[in-house]
Amino acid sequence: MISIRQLTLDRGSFRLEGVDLEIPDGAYAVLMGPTGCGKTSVLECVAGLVAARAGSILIGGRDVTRLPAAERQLGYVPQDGALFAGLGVWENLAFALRIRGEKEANVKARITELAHALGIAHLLERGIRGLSGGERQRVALGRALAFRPRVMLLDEPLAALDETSRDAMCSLLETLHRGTGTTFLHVTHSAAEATRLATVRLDAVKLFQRR
Ligand SMILES: Nc1ncnc2c1ncn2[C@@H]1O[C@H](COP(=O)(O)OP(=O)(O)OP(=O)(O)O)[C@@H](O)[C@H]1O
Repeated sequence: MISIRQLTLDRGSFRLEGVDLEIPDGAYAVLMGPTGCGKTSVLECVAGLVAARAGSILIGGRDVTRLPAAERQLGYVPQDGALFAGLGVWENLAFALRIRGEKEANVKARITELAHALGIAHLLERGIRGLSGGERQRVALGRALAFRPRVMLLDEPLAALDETSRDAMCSLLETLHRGTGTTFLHVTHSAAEATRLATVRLDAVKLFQRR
């Protein structure tokens, strides 16, 4: 369960106040709303990249509000994927496992499994530069999934993709959600994505109403 209680945050002159929302374990929640309403800010606050001014964020009953991002144990795919351009595809996928001190044999097995599931096995020896938008998104998803987080945060994961790639990514996200029991929180402006993927629909306009 992701539980956000009376969350207040500031981004420059923009402020959200008293946001409450709950996402049950194993749900695929889609947070939808117009541009600039604060969806990314809330996601970044859950990820630990933006501080909460007030309120709390609980994940699986644990209060993570004041924890640094690295201690929250969440998979996070930012809006632009933010892959490490100086590392290859393999190293991007391995990153979260290596910093956790995972044995190389386990890293290798996990990356092989992930690359197969994500359809990127042929890209493992490539660098990041030159990957297409869809390939980047798959690698970004793999990097976030590598350590098997209980919660995945996705910021507009399909925005940069053409229609065919978007459809393929939607199918992939459905498969990953069904296969892992992970709780997803996916931010988008697209009603079509929400219709296709959401088991829980969250309307940012209602949830973030200024008081
Ligand atoms: N680092 C920042 N400094 C100042 N203002 C910011 C910062 N980050 C975000 N904002 C402002 O906060 C508001 C909410 O931005 P946010 O990115 O959370 O919205 P969003 O709903 O995710 O938008 P989009 O759908 O376009 O990504 C916007 O007015 C934005 O300009």
